[in-house]
Amino acid sequence: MLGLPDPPPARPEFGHDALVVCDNLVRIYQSAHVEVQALQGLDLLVHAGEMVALVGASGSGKSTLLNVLAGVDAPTAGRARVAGHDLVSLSRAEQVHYRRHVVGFVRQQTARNLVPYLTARQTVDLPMTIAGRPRAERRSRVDELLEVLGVGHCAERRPDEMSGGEQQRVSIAVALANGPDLLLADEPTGELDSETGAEVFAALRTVNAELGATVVVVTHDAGVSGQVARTVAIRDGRTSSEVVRGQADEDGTRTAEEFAVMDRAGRVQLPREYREALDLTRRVRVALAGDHVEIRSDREAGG
Ligand SMILES: Nc1ncnc2c1ncn2[C@@H]1O[C@H](COP(=O)(O)OP(=O)(O)OP(=O)(O)O)[C@@H](O)[C@H]1O
Repeated sequence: MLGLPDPPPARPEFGHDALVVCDNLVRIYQSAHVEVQALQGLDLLVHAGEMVALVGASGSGKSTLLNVLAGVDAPTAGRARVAGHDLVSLSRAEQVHYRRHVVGFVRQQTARNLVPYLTARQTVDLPMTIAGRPRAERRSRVDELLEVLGVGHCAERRPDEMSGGEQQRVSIAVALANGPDLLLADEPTGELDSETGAEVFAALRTVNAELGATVVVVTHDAGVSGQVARTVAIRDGRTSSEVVRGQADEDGTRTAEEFAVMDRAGRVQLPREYREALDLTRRVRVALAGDHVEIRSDREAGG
């Protein structure tokens, strides 16, 4: 009989050292006649300083997850924590503080990120004024952010005097104004052509690398998601797989390895092509084989 390895020592709490912890997160939308399970027990950890791209088919739950992390929507069940803030039990007052100081949010529609009659400088200044920060500090922060994002030349322009890409880069500056722990971006390049979208995505990578901002960005664009160190795929309201990329070589190529995500109950989603290749259906044989686990069809010899 095959001996089992020794059990590991007692483990610390799930995600104890992570900035973002989603643990078995559930969000059910309920209306008079229908119930939609937008998040169905989603687990996700993001560490401080990381940049993570979220990808997935339309309706897989990406925006729902971002809205929960942004503190604008509350989960139905499970645990969500960002920088020590428990998002399941935020009071009204805590919610205001959380949205003002802990997270920054960039939306797809540039018009929802900016104010039509304010210049870039005034818009980036606004969240800091509301937070009561001194004038001199605000001024140097505005200059620094617009400079890092390559839109210093837009400081005195209103949105209709900027290109779509410039507007989104100013939107990133607005979201970062109060130095949030986490920057969230929901398809920030969705309304832009691919070249301008790549520039905006590069700006997100810059704020991650140069300002140390932790970034979670939803994108449909496989080209841009391939530029980040970690891409998490969401399927049917759960994280299903992750691609982790190494540092770029001198010629710009990066190694990439794809992992299936295992939840805390040990459930793993097998890729559809594997299931189809071996005609794996409802039941499979699972065996511990030294340093790996085998999964076989239940129709093999001996079955
Ligand atoms: N307010 C709502 N009321 C009812 N159902 C909703 C609501 N918001 C989202 N849903 C449903 O929840 C599921 C997940 O939606 P969500 O917007 O999170 O997906 P998504 O992955 O962001 O999609 P897309 O890429 O199209 O933006 C979908 O089935 C959607 O129809």
